[in-house]
Amino acid sequence: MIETDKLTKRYGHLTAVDALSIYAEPGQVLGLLGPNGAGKTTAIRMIAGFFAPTAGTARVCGYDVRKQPLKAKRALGYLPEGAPSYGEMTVREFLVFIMRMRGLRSDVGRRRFDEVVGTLQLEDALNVTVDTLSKGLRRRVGLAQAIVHDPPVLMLDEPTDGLDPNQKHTVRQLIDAMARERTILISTHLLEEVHALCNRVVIIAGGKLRADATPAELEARSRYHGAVSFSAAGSGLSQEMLGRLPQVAGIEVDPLDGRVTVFPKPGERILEPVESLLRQQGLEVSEIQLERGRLDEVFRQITLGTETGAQP
Ligand SMILES: Nc1ncnc2c1ncn2[C@@H]1O[C@H](COP(=O)(O)OP(=O)(O)OP(=O)(O)O)[C@@H](O)[C@H]1O
Repeated sequence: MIETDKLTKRYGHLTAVDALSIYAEPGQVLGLLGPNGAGKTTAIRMIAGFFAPTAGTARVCGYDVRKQPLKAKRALGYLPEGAPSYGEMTVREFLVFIMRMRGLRSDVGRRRFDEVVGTLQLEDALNVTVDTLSKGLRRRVGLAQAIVHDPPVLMLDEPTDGLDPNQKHTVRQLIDAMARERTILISTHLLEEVHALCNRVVIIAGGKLRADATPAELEARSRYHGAVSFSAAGSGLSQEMLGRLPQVAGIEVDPLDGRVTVFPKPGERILEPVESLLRQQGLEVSEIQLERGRLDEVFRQITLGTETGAQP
């Protein structure tokens, strides 16, 4: 598991991470979200033991990362932002070096090496120097070094950054498969990644915790939660009638594609009355959809006006 208690990092007058307390347990993929400069990387580096906190504590599998750094590091696989270091080594040399550093026995090491190289499709890159790899391959090598010792806790900073859609899919499947027995924290800008991977989300902004919830709970905060949207040619008259339904709070029409969104009053369910009115009107409706809510809108609500140092 990962646990932080009032974790804080100050740079002079700037509080980059401000009394952050988060918790993630095995089976969880916790998404760490926040706008640029929110403090995500600083928080992750403190949990990984790379930076000393100004105050507060971080634990990995119960080990305090300052007091028991070796035990904490052994339990952790960490994919930092950007490219792996030791860029002058070949991929093979780099992975063997990492396995030795982490104290893997040679028989276990050989098996893990083959597994990880196969899973991340690195066979053709083994004799290539890390610095000369494409961005996507470098990211996969970074992931390989994070998982090669089969750690119970993984922290991945922007894991699919720089990958093409096929590679993104492969890496997400890999994370999903690893998640069952492990604790995984991923930092991401991509809200689609939250849907694809995370069962819990922490949003930070200005260094502070702003939300800690499941994706569905966050979606329920969106004004689109429970709205019904549809496309239909010549729906002008029906829109007026929909607006008069007692459960309906308002209607919006997308100026670009003409898609109509009908918003419910608080606590009302409107799919059935909207569908039945449209049926009565005999409209050819395509793609009628009950909206779960939009994470991008909730993310904006939560984070706007919360630049570093600002008060909530
Ligand atoms: N070494 C440093 N010295 C001074 N300020 C720093 C240092 N490192 C980070 N900061 C500041 O701390 C704040 C948090 O930065 P951090 O990189 O943790 O944010 P982030 O959420 O990871 O951003 P991004 O999404 O852009 O990577 C920012 O205002 C940043 O400028």
